[in-house]
Parts: sequence; structure tokens; C-alpha cells
Amino acid sequence: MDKKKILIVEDEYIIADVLSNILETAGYHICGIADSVKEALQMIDEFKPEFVLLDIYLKEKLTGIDLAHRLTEINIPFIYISANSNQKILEEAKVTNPYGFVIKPFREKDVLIALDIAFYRHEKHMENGLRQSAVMQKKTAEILSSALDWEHKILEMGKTLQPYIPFEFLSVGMKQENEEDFYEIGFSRIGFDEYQLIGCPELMVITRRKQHELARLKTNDVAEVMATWYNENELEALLKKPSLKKLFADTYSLKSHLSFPIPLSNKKTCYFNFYSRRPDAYQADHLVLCNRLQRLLAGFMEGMMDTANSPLVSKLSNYTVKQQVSSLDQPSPFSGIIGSSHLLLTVFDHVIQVAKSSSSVLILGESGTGKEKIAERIHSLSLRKDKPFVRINCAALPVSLIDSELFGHEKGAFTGAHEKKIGRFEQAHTGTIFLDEIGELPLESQAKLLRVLQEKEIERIGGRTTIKTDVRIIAATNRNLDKEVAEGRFRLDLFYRINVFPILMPPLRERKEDIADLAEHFLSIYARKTGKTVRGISPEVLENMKRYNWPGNIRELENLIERNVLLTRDDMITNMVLPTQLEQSTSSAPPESSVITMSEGERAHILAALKKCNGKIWGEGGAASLLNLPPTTLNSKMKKLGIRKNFAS
Ligand SMILES: Nc1ncnc2c1ncn2[C@@H]1O[C@H](COP(=O)(O)OP(=O)(O)OP(=O)(O)O)[C@@H](O)[C@H]1O
Repeated sequence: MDKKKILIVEDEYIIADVLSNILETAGYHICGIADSVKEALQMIDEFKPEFVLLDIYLKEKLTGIDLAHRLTEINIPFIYISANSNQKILEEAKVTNPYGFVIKPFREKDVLIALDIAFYRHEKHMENGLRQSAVMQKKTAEILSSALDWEHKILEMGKTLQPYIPFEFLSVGMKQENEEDFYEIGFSRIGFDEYQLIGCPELMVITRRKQHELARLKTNDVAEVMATWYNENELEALLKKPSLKKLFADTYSLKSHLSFPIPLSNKKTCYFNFYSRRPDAYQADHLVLCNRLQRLLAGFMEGMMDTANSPLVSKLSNYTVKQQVSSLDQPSPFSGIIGSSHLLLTVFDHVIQVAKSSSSVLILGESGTGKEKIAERIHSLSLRKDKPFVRINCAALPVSLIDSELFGHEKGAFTGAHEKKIGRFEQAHTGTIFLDEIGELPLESQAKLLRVLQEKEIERIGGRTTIKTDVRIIAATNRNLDKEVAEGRFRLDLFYRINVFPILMPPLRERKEDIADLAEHFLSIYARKTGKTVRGISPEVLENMKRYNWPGNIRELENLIERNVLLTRDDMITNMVLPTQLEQSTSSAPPESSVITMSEGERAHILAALKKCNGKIWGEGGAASLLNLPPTTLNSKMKKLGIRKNFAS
């Protein structure tokens, strides 16, 4: 087997030497040791290392963080090895997306594990990258040969790019040589697969500007010569003076921007300008992608110029764009998952990006934000969709049963093991396992899980043989795993293994624009279930709902709508008591006229028990024993009723 080539960038000779010895002994080839960024760049040119170990402070002025940006551009993975634990530096280092971070002084084991994980993650990353290129090429050919009109062809191209370069607004045009050349077409994203075409006529209406004013504004746009990204502050600085970019940013509340100019073979330049409402949507990774896509997109745009009536080669005055909203006839892959906020659309893009690979996915987010729903969707969009999807809630299992539940046991393996048991991993063979609340997994089981992920085989408890398994892992947690790792409750190596592709579920309070759609969705479900005719929710109640903070997120909203559908005597919900208000009213005697539903009664009862036990659930003096319930049942009831573990609702 070829030895992997590693470059060490470290200015302390002794440390560099120790590292070099450790790595050579472990079977790596050290192709060089550089003590400054300048020397490192020369060695990279000469030796083409596959991996770089990087100290932060080096000889001369440039730091390891400066070099890291360059490494990302040329797609060489790296980890930092540094004594610096200053928060500001760590933050700056984190932005460069390293594959790991080892703090000095280090143990031999730390370095080797960090490298092993880094190679594994890079491989997954490359695998995704290669898949992306193949998908893009196929899609480009399909779009060019399709019967769509040119606007929709460009839109289709934008949609193909969306999972990799996210945007809420995309404008595509040609570099302008004079005002007459004005051509620009915009697409504003309004749903997962819905975009509004914004041509010049629409822009004139929306912004109340005349065509020549728009053309003049466009001459003020900075015309980048290479792909460049601007995050919030940089974009503000760029858009100080009036320009077309500024007009887009102001009109659509856009906060970051990636400009991607594409030189064509006829010496002209066209560009794809991406904008996002997130302040930091673009990073160095996107530049790498732009480099890779440049030829493909140039070919696409040249193909577009050959299309009959292409406005790319005629003047704007020759065409008008029909106002239209594009939506495909096929059902959305996210039907049933309600919302069109840009934060949720970003989640959808990530799902599309990762679903078809077999990479592990880590879904992070507060309780009730829809993590399980997303996990199911990743499975149903994957190539494993017809194979088992096995869910296991790590928090709901007593510690003593976790291993047998996950890996199974042989008959007689321990007292009470009367029968052989097939574990969840075996059940999930060729499919997906969803490890919900992975943050609750005890350290001992974490070690076993890590071994399963590394070796891809399991051993039943009491068994003598190993069993090969092919299982895709999706894990979820509402805990802050960074913090769990820092405090020693979660293994760093397991964290890196499962954190190959993180997806962050936004809390409902950060996407309040979705509240009305969600409320309507649950309203129609519960109206149907209860056989009641409830048509809607009054605008005042909706306003109130938007002001509320939703600590229990969508689950809480669902429960609340269920309760109100049951309680309402009208065909409209015109009065809704939000949980904070409800808590106050249930702690005193309920008003005589009000009806308390079963779940409200149950909720108040559980809250009272929790209060009495100071929030303790398990063991002696815990709420579970007071209520005479198994703790796992109490836990799931609390979840269903939107009661958090610290028993604040
Ligand atoms: N976008 C959505 N559209 C419709 N229903 C949703 C949406 N998101 C979540 N739900 C519903 O909200 C409830 C909670 O969702 P889910 O169980 O997926 O959350 P979770 O993040 O896994 O919660 P926990 O961490 O507590 O397990 C479920 O009934 C789910 O169907």
C-alpha cells in the first residue's frame, strides 16, 4: 500500500521531530518539515502532500490560519496542532474548517486518532465531491437538450447548483460593456422548488425604476474577475454606493453574496451572482466548487447562447419576461414537512446533498424541531429507501439494556437472556439506523459504537463470532455536543466519526414566518381527526403566536393546536391561551367555565409532581416513582406534552 504523504508545518524543531517520528513509525511518509508559510508553499508545490499538520504561529508574519485558507482552495486537508487555546484564535481557526485540532502537549495516540478521523472525513468529503461533479455534468446535458425555454433552462441550472451553493436570490447576466448591453435575470426563491422570475420589467415594477436607471445602476456593479464571496460586513462595505447589486440586496433583504464570473470562449464574460439572507452563507469551500464548475458552466452558457431567441446575444429591448412562478409538476420530496423559511430551505438543500451518499449524518437541534422527520426523509430519499429504517432512542433505554438493544445477545449471555436477541444494528443491515438522542449514550456504549463504525461489524453479547453489517448512521441530539466533548461526556473520536455531515434544525422562534403555515397544517389534521369544522385561526391569534417563544418548538405548536381544536366551539380559533399563560391559570383553580382536556390535566399533574421532586425524574424521590410510572414512560409523556426536563414548559 502507498504511504500517505504528510507535510509538517511547525517552527519548533523538537516538536516537528517528535511528530515526524510518530508518523513515520505509524506508516506515514513525511515529505517535508516547513517552519514558515513561505517554505510550506514551496514544499507543497514541490512534494504535493496529501495532508498537512499545521501549527498556528510560525516563523515570519503569516500564520497557519493564513496557510489554511490556501490549503482549502487547493483541496489539501489539514489539522491544526497548536498550543494556542486562546478563544479568538480558536474561532478564527474554526472558520477555516480544519479536519481536526490537536492541542499541545499531545499524546502519540491523540495525533494518530486525529489523523485517522481526518482521512476518513476527507474521503467522505471527496466522495461527495465526485458524486457532485458527475451529477452536475449529467444534469447540464439534460437541461441543454430539454424543451424548456431559455429562462427556465437558466433556472434549472440555478436549482441544480442550489444544494451546493445556497441562495435565496440568484442573478445571471453578461458582463456589460455599455448601458445598451443590459441583461440580467433574477430568481427569487420562495419555496423548496419554487422560484419567482425577476426580469427587467418585474424589477421596474417592484423597485419603481425605469429601465435606463436600472441599466445605469448596473454599470456601478463591481465586476469581479474571479469568484469572490462577501459576508455581512464585507457586503455592506461593497454596497455603500447605489448599484444593481445594492438594489437586489435591499429589496430582498440579502446579507451575503458570492459573485461567480465565468469567462466564455468568445471573450465575453457571464456571471452567476448568488445572494443569501444568512449573513455568512459563503466560505472558501464555495470558491473551490466554483473553480471546479467553471468549465462546466461556461459550456452551459455557450450552449444557452446558441438557443434560439437567446436574450444573451440580443438587446434587452427585444424581449420581455412573463411574470411567472416555477414549480415542477412532480411532488416535492419534502411534502408533509411544512415551512418555506430560508433556514428550513437550507436544511432541505443539505438533505438533498447528502441523502444519496452513505455518509453519516448528525442532526442537531432543540427538542421538537423535526429532527426525526428529517432523518426519515434522508432515508426515504436515499438508495436504501426500500431497506429497513430502524430508530432507537438512546435516552429511553436503561443503561443496562443499551448494548443488548443495539448489538443483540446470545441465549444465556446474562441472567434473563432466555432467548437469542437480534440487535438493532443487525435489524438495520443494508438500511439506516437512526440513533436519536445520541448525546445520552453512556461512555461505555460510545466505545462499542465507535468500534462498530470503524470495523463495520458487530458482536452480539455473549457471542463468539463477528457479524458484518452495512448500516448507514443518522444520529440526532438536542445537546451541544461540542460542550459534551469538552466536558468529557462524549468521546471526541466518536463525535468526529458521526459529525461527517451536520444538519442544524433551526428552532421555531428563528423561523416565525413558518408559524402560520404550520398552524394551518395541524389545524386541518386535527379538525379532520375530531370531525369538527374549524376553518382557520384569527389574525390576532396568529400575531400572538408569532410573539411567543416556542421552547417546545413544533411539537409544542402541534399540541397547542390539537388542544384548541378540541376546545373551540366556533369554526374559527379566535382565542388561544399560550402555555405561559396556561401555566399560571392551571396553578390556581381553573375558571369554572373552562373545560380542561385530558392532556391538560395530565400535563398539570406531571408538572406538579416534577415541582415536588425538584425536577428529578429517575430513582428514589423522583417524579416517576411518585407518579408510579416507569421513568421511560414519564420521559415520553413529557416529550409529547412539551414539558422540558427542567420542567419549564
Ligand atoms: N416542518 C414540519 N412540518 C410538519 N410537522 C412537523 C415539522 N417538523 C416537526 N413536525 C412534527 O413535530 C413533531 C416533533 O417532530 P420530531 O419528533 O421530528 O422532532 P425532534 O426534533 O426529533 O424532537 P426530539 O428531539 O424531542 O426527539 C412531530 O409530530 C413532527 O411530525
